[in-house]
Amino acid sequence: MDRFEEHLVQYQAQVKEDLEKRVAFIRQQVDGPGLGGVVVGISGGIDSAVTAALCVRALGSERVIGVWMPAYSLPVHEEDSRKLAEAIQLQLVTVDIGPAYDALLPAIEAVQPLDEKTKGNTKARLRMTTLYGIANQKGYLVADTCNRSEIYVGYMTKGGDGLADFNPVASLTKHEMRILARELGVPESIITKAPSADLWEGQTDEQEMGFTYEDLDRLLITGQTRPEVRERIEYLHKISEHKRKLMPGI
Ligand SMILES: Nc1ncnc2c1ncn2[C@@H]1O[C@H](COP(=O)(O)OP(=O)(O)OC[C@H]2O[C@@H]([n+]3cccc(C(=O)O)c3)[C@H](O)[C@@H]2O)[C@@H](O)[C@H]1O
Ligand SMILES: Nc1ncnc2c1ncn2[C@@H]1O[C@H](COP(=O)(O)OP(=O)(O)OP(=O)(O)O)[C@@H](O)[C@H]1O
Repeated sequence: MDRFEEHLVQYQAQVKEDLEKRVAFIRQQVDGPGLGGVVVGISGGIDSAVTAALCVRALGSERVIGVWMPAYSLPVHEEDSRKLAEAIQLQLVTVDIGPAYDALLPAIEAVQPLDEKTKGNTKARLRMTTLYGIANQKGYLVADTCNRSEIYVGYMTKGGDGLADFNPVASLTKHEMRILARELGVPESIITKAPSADLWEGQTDEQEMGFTYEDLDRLLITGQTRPEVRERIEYLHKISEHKRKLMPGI
């Protein structure tokens, strides 16, 4: 067993303790004047599943709203979102952002045509607007679902899934997320499907990033990875610094 594998075995051994630490953190975040609960965008993927499951453990089903936004998503993700809701007793509501996106896109494109990535980012920012619409009105917080691996390379949409009020999974790599997901009873179909932001058809995280989550997580956990991908990972880390900081101001 190498150092990376040993680390994962160790994490597995202490996963129950880690889960309780994250539950306590969520309770602390929501323990403020005028705050009632949490809103989470549910995509059918593992990151939002783990985040929602932790929030339900911390606050109970009554105080957590999962929001499924079907526009341009695949049926498999809808099915997984429903399976998740049943497995973890999550209140799941649906908001169709399709008509809003369809109206907004031509208005923006009258100024400048958008490529597929920018269109995907625009959908992600409409999802953020939706989650804040619900949270604002109820005195709830929006939970961030970005894991440590994604945050390191800036693999999130600025002002979209990269914008929220607190993050209960920020220190977990993708590999640790899978271990915690099993502990939380997240359905296996969600844990094993290829990670994708689904910003366009056929997109997978690993194909777009140009390296695998194993390459990235090995670097984060052991400081070592395949030499041919290290440079790209560090390049993406450097150019995404602005996403991990508050905006500069004077
Ligand atoms: N140096 C700098 N200082 C300050 N701001 C800077 C900047 N460089 C760009 N910016 C700003 O940031 C913008 C670019 O950032 P952004 O809009 O995020 O766009 P960008 O980083 O180009 O794209 C987002 C990436 O995240 C991926 N993603 C999105 C959503 C979910 C997931 C997931 O798997 O969970 C992944 C997506 O596939 C794509 O690769 C620029 O338009 C500019 O406004
Ligand atoms: N169709 C959707 N409905 C609701 N929320 C969504 C939807 N798509 C994305 N989101 C929100 O944006 C976040 C990032 O999306 P993305 O699909 O990249 O990640 P994920 O599904 O959680 O995990 P993975 O990276 O493993 O696919 C999600 O965690 C979720 O909170």
